Amino acid sequence: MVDRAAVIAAEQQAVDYAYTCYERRFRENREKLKPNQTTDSHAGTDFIPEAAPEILREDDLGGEALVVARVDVVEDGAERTWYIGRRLVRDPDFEPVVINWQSPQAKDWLLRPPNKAKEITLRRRLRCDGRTVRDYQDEIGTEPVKPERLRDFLLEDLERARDGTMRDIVETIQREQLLLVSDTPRGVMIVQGGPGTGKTAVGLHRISWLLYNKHFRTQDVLVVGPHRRFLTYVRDVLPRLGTRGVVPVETSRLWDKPRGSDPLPARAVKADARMAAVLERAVRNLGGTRALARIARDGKFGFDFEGSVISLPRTELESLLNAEDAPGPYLTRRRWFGTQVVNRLAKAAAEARPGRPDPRIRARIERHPQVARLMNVLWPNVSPEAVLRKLLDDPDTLRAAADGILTEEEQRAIHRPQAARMADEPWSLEDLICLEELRVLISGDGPQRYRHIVVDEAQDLTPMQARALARRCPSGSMTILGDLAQTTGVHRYADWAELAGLLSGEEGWHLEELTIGYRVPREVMEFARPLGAAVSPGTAAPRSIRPGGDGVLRIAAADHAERVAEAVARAFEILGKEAHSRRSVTLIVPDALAEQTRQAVSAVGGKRLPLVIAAPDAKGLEFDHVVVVEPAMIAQQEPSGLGQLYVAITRCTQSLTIVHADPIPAELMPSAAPEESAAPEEAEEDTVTPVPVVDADAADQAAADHTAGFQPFISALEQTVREERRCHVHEEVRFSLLAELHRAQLTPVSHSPTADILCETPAGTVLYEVLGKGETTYARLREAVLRIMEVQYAEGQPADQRFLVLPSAPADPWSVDVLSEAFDVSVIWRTADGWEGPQVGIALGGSV
Ligand SMILES: Nc1ncnc2c1ncn2[C@@H]1O[C@H](COP(=O)(O)OP(=O)(O)OP(=O)(O)O)[C@@H](O)[C@H]1O
Repeated sequence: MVDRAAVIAAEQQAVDYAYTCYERRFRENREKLKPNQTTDSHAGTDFIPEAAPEILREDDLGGEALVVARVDVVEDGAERTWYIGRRLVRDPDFEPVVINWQSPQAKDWLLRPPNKAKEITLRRRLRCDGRTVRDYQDEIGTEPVKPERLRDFLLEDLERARDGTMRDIVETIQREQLLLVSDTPRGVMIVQGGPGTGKTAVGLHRISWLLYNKHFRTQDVLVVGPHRRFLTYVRDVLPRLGTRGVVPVETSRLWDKPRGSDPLPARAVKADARMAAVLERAVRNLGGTRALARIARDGKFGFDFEGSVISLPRTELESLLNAEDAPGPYLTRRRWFGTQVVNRLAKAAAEARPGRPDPRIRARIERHPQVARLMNVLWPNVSPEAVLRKLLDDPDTLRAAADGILTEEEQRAIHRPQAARMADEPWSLEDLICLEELRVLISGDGPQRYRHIVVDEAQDLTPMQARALARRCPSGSMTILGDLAQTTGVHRYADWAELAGLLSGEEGWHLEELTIGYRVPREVMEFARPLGAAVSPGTAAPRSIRPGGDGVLRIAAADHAERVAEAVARAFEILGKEAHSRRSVTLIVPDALAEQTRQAVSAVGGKRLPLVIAAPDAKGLEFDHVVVVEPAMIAQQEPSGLGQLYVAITRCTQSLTIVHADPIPAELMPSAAPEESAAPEEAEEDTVTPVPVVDADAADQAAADHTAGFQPFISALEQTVREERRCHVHEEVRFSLLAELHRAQLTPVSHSPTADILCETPAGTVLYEVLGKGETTYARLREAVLRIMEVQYAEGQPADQRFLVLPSAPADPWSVDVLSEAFDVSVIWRTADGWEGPQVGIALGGSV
């Protein structure tokens, strides 16, 4: 029988020694820095060991324990003891006393499953209050505890009151979390996890991990999140992990301060990735061949130059304008075009006046007002602001850029008469993101670049924001944290592939999942599950490890006049029961009831008041007890009420109370809702039938087994599809067809990462594979047929009809019949007036 007290006493000695060394280093460094070196940071860092900035702060552990684990390892035949903690600590001989949790060695030891850890003779988790060892658990050792008991440390940790103070999770970090924290930074890692699965915590520890292991320098990493909790978390907790200098940014702050805001329909359109195609075409529509008639009336452009007429044939100008291969952004191509025009005119001028060459003739032609006019008409010098202003203001300009990409209704939604002066334009956040996109198209000036980006609550990024982030990180190295079921933004992603397609670069992306819930009690999570599924059908809710108990979930009905008073009374009642704890109580309310609830809380008054939070502001927050008022009203809030409601009911660590007068939304209580049609007369408590707990483990495992083998194939396919979608002609054809299908009152799906378009039509499910510029030969079509077969395989079921969609008529006309007979794949192509092809009627939504 192990004498636990003796073990704790021995560990206490080791921990004391670690603190002695830790503090000695502070003392010594302080001495070394005296008297004037403290002011010279360079002199200081020359001789100070790593983590130099922390030497001047003795309290930077913020009261957290220095030592969290012990590992005994057999090295070269001898057993050696190591301690793992929040800092690297050395003894006076520079031998390590504590190694850092971020070090690869510590990671290896901490992650090793007991059956694969031959050289590890002991792995012991220490439970310390600061410098006092309180308890320990052996994961590997002579008397290993059962895994369930190892949870005790974690549960004890989770039981701490949520009083707003944020902590790291170094002591209790779980294997599935540490694996993600320490994953390679190549490509985009998407971490999907339900409420309270530790995504934010993982993101924070990952930043620390990446910087400690010198994958990046602090200034290479951009950390963005939409809410203050994450920003505060990063700012407050990272330094306690020894990671300094990371300045997180609120997502919207990546752009200037907006001067206005758009109504929701306009926001939705401007935030959509199709807007990028509209902007691209708007820039291409500037000047160009359509303006030629104005400048070259009689088949040529000419003017009197110093006594002789010089000219350029219209056909030549036309071919220069159409030289699509001229590289670079709009203004670079403008310069190229200008140079070509001036060269040709200079040659014409020289030919008109034979004799000695005149070296300055080019410069004089360049400055000639007629040349300036030509440039302004054919290739005007524009600013992003001018382009966007005209696009939004002028329906004709917008139509020319958006036809086939945005519906007429969508075009109307973003129409906005221009302000009297450019300086008065009420640029919204969405406009500012469009302006960034235009700036890149026009001048090539992009925003500051980073080598790694971390995004929290990424499900709320709009597609245009995602494009903007990808622009900031050309290497495509990102950590993306989010939960599709908690979407509250204007754009809802059907799956992560859609967002990943916008973010990722050459290194691709991979999806990881956190499946264990650490915040929300089991009963509450089960209650929330159907709502999460309604918001994002493909997303699994986490399995909560937090045991609930009596009173964890209460649903109280009240009449309309009383609902706020009832909710406030319940919040105070809970506060009363928690009078001797630091546990927090918060009312989460619909926007329309926020003021009334605040007043009701103030009217009751007292030393401790419950917090009142409007549902849209609850994202990312966590409280002990939560009272949610009138879920039906929250569910109806724009832009994504059900997402807001799911967030609201998954904030608590101890209990959830729901107070309602309107029926509870059917998505939340699928079976109970119909009975709740009438608001009861007086407050009464409903009984809640618990939802059966599904065996999430088995289901997750089966799904994982199924997809594991496919992953490389799917990734390669997605990569090819992404590349194809970079071709403007491809996208123009794709969006034209989409518009056609919408016109036929169908609902095509365009966001699949593998299928260009899928559409349910009267002829059944139709799969369209779009081809790009010049892809009309038989050889190319044959390859595309193979792609169609692969896409069908990836989508999991064959389509009823398959179409290749070409930008123009096939180069080998016989190929159409061959493909139809040999492979059962039809071909349609775009013409000047619409579409053609033997089965065009079916392709555009007709029946067989
Ligand atoms: N391994 C762990 N040990 C102790 N606490 C943990 C652990 N993992 C997560 N937690 C705690 O669980 C709570 C939820 O974590 P976090 O806020 O990171 O989750 P989330 O997935 O970002 O949630 P949401 O999506 O709802 O914002 C936090 O209090 C966090 O400290």
